[in-house]
Amino acid sequence: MNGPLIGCIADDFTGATDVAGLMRRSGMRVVQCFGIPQTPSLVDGFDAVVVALKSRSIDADLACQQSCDAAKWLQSIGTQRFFFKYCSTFDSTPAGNIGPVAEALMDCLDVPQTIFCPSFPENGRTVYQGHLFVGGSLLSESGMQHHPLNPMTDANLVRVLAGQSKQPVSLVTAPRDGEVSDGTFARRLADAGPLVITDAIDNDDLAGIATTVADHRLVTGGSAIAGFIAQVLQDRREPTSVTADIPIPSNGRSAVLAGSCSQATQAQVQEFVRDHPALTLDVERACRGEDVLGEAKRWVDDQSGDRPFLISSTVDPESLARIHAGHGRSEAAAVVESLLSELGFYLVQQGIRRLVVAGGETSGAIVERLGVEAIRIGDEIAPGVPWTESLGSPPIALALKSGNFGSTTFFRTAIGASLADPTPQGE
Ligand SMILES: Nc1ncnc2c1ncn2[C@@H]1O[C@H](COP(=O)(O)OP(=O)(O)O)[C@@H](O)[C@H]1O
Ligand SMILES: O=C(O)[C@@H](O)C(=O)COP(=O)(O)O
Repeated sequence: MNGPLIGCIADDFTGATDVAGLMRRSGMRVVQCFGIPQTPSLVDGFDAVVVALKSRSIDADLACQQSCDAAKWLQSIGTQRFFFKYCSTFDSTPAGNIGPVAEALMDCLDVPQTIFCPSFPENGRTVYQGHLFVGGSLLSESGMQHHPLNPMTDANLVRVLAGQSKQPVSLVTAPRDGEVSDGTFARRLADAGPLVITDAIDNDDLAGIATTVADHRLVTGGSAIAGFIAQVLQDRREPTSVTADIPIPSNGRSAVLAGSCSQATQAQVQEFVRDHPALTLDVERACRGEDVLGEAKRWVDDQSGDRPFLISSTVDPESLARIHAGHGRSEAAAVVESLLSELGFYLVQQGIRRLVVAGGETSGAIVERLGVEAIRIGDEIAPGVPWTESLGSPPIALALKSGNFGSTTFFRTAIGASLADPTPQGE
């Protein structure tokens, strides 16, 4: 059977789009499915298949089960190489799910060893002597120590992974000059234990590691190493089998839905609303049962012409803390996800065909409400955030952005708007 060159299992939806986008850089045709697709023929003809799960913060046993089911489905379509994608900030807790899922996949794919390579230098994530840095800071001092679901209070990945795994964890430093070509790096890896954290501080390190592990049956990490593995696999193919560009339609009205409260998304919202119509959802009123959805729909109806607009629930940390104290963290999140997903559905009903979504959970809620089964991957807007298009009718262009990704002008860049486009608000 001619299966895909590589099959990925990703632990969240925007993380999946991130790895899909990085592999797409190599020229591979990449498809992303939300869970195991009901219509398997959707993935026919693609070089890389990404199964997006929402398994990052669920019970570890369930995450293992879902990941192994995805691996078995990928095997059933002829996949030989597998990649387990998790966050480049190694988002996990002592209960998992990175260690347990990796070990479950090793069991189910009969693999004795795998590497763990979260490094994503382009987005400031590097690993040195087993310690994960975000920008210039240790992971544990980067803000990630305050993450609501998986606070990362230790930057030592050997210790973090050991705390959530059954088998021993070792560290392999990045390949030095000549160590890839003369096989020394491969021998260093082979001599390491079953679970190996690999240092990588730049793309040269990642390229060397990818050359060595491209034919390993199971590799785990962030999106960057998967991108380099894809490049190794593409470089081996006949030029004619390397795919041409897959354009994502640029026509159709655009809207931005932001449900992330990350620092990056807050800055992106503030930047975009300077000269675009924008609605901030009143989450406290929505939590009290008031008809914020109906009001938002009427606001959408009032927007004129083809002008892009933004709807967000994004608030600063103080307001978020107040909402959590008053209404409960998960209860408020559920209200917001329901509001934004219903609005996403309404926007598509109203003819909007290009949606930019900020936030992993938010993207999950919207994609599920739209009933999207799979998307094909186009060019990146920013590292780790490609334009995609839903496979189904009508095709919808979707940009699903991890909360922390993208520069301040991300929304503007995504929809192709210039700074003064078209008329500053209030004029
Ligand atoms: N104003 C708000 N009050 C309470 N919860 C909110 C608010 N805005 C967003 N949320 C919730 O915060 C979570 C943000 O997570 P997510 O969408 O994954 O973003 P990120 O990628 O930044 O983690 C979602 O569950 C969302 O519903
Ligand atoms: O690897 C990464 O950093 C991202 O792909 C990712 O997984 C980010 O997570 P969310 O911001 O929670 O979507």
